[in-house]
Amino acid sequence: MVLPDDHRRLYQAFLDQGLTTWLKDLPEQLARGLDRQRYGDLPMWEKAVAKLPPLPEARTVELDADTLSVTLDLSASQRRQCESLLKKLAPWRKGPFELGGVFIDTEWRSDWKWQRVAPHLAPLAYRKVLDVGGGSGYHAWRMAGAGAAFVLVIDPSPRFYWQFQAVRHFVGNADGERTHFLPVGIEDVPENLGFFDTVFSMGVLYHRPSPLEHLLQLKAALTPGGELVLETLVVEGDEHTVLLPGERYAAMPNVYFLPSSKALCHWLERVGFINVRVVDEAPTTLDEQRSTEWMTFQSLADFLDPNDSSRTLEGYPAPRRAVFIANRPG
Ligand SMILES: Nc1ncnc2c1ncn2[C@@H]1O[C@H](C[S@+](CC[C@H]([NH3+])C(=O)[O-])CC(=O)[O-])[C@@H](O)[C@H]1O
Repeated sequence: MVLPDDHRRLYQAFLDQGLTTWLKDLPEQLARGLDRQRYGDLPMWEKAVAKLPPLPEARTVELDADTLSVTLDLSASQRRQCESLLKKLAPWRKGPFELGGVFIDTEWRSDWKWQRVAPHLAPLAYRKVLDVGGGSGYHAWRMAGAGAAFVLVIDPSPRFYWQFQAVRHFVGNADGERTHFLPVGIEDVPENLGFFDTVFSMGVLYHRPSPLEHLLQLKAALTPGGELVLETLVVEGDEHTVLLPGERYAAMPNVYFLPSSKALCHWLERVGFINVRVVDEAPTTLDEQRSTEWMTFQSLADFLDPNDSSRTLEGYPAPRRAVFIANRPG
C-alpha cells in the first residue's frame, strides 16, 4: 500500500514521539475521519489540494505573525490557480492566512484570540502541544511559531483537515515538520495518555454535552504538571450560574453548558486541576466574527437580536468568551 505523504508524516511523527499506544489506532482513525462515504465533498477537497502547483523551495514563512504568511515567487496565473483551488475548500473560518500572495480573509480574526491567550502561556518552546478542536490549524501554526517541538491538532472536521493540508503545502517541509493534524475528536485520544506539556481546548467545551468529562479527558492527555488552556463561552454570574440554552444558541445547534467564569473555575478545581485562573474575559465583537469573501454564509451580526445586540436571536446573553489556565498536579 502506498501511503499519502500527509499520512506518512503523521505515522513518523507518532513514532518519533514514542506515541506507540496511539500509533496502532491511526490507520482506523484516519480511515474513519476521511471516509468518502460519510463526507460527500471530501474527494473535491482532496483533489483541490492535490492540484496546488509544486512550489519553489525558496520561500519566507512567517508563523509567528498575525497573518500567517508564506511569501513565494509565483506567476500571476499560478496565483490565480491557487486562489481558485483554495476557494474550493471554503468556508474558511479560522485564520487569516496569506499564501503565495492570496489573502484568505477568514470569518474569524483568530489572531485576536491568540493575542488574548499568548501572553499568559508557559513558554511553548520545546513543548509537546495538543490543540483540541483546532479548526484549520491557524492556532497550531502560531504554537509552532512560538517554538513548540511537536504540535498535534485534533478536529473531526475533514474540511479542516484539507484546509490544514493546503496551508501545509505552502509552509513546506522545513517549517512544517513539527505540526500535524489528525481528523478525530477528543473522545478518540487514548485514555490516560499523560503526554502533552500543554493542551489547548478553545471553542469546544460548550459543544460537549458532558463538560466535566471533557475537562477530565483534557487532564488525562496532559503530563503531570502540564498546562491546560481552556477558552469557552461564558455568562455573567456567580459560581452557581450556568446557562443551558434550548435547541439553538446564537443560531448554533449543539450548544450545551455556558457557565460563569467563577463556576468554570469551580468545575476545573472539582476535577482536580490546580493553579486555576481566568486570564481574559470579554464579549465577542462583530469585528472578530463576520462574513467575508471566504465565508459567505451568515455570521455573528445575523445571530444577534436586531434591536438589542446584547442578546442573541433567541434572547440569551450575547456571546462572551473567557480564557482559563490551569495545571494538572505534578
Ligand atoms: N468531539 C470533538 N473533539 C474535538 N473537536 C471537536 C469535537 N467536536 C467538534 N470539534 C471541533 O471544535 C471546533 C470548534 S470551533 C473552535 C476552533 C478553534 N479552536 C478556535 O478557538 O478558534 C468553535 C468556534 O467557532 O469557536 C470545530 O473546528 C469543530 O470541528
